[in-house]
Amino acid sequence: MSEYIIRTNNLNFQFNRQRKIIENLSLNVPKGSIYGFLGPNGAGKSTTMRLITGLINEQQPSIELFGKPLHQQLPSVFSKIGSIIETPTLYLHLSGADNLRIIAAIQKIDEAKIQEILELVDLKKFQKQKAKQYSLGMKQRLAIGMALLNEPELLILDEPVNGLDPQGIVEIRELLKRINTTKGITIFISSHLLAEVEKTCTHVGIIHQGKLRFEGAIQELSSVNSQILLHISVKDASAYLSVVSQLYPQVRMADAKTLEIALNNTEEIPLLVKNFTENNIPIYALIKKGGLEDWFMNITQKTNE
Ligand SMILES: Nc1ncnc2c1ncn2[C@@H]1O[C@H](COP(=O)(O)OP(=O)(O)OP(=O)(O)O)[C@@H](O)[C@H]1O
Repeated sequence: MSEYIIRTNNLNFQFNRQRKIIENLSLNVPKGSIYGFLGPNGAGKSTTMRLITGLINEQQPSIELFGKPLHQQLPSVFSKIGSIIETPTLYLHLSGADNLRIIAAIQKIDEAKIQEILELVDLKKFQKQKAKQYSLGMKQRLAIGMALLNEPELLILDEPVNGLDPQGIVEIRELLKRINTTKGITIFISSHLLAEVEKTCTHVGIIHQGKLRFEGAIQELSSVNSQILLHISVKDASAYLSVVSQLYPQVRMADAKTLEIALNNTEEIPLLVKNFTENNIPIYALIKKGGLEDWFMNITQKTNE
């Protein structure tokens, strides 16, 4: 059986009596994974992360960290966790290295470790530069470095790429993968971007309105939801229906000028275009519906069922 670093067992939470913010949420974050906690704004990601890191107290014991109930290991368990939940606090008038030294002094960590972290987060060259001169991505990498100083087994980051430019996003993505593979640290990150989670994570949990909508390895996400619907604009749908149905028995007429065909995945589109061309059926437009993005939009846009 896999070992889990974070587990929640029917976690519930409400700030007031009117509304449950987290509802029967059962997460399973495997050891060694990069787990993407995905959901739109207001879904309950930050609240869950704040509960896991003890910034707010759970209302019934439902959180397990490193295989044991959280409430039985307070506060010592937090020495095994590095986290950035709220905006990271940096001393902007100090250099990158000095920001790390302040944390290191409190935790009695030596200079060698600071240099190792600067190397890891790719700030060695800029270590003497003041943090206020850093780009947002560099500040984020410095903050991640600060969270790594005490050699945590688990790193928890709330929306680590929020607000970064494309280059900054790639750098954080690569850094997280490096931390995960070279240090074996389990990483739990939140995001509202499906594409980002797909690129960075090994596992995903999708939350909407406080409830878990999907959980699994990233490959499962794409295989379960790869089916797409193609809407193909043609001059006269009824005229072509019988020819097309020989190749695609699942074809139907969406309207007088549109054929609709379900395909298993987008890889099948080029062959479809070739088949139409070979059968002298001009295509005026192709519209792809369904697929992972539509599915994600669908499950995260529905309001209270
Ligand atoms: N201190 C609070 N008191 C009352 N309601 C709160 C409080 N903090 C958050 N909420 C509400 O809880 C819900 C979940 O918020 P949360 O911040 O966990 O969502 P999120 O998924 O992290 O989204 P975002 O990315 O926008 O922060 C929201 O409806 C929010 O308004």
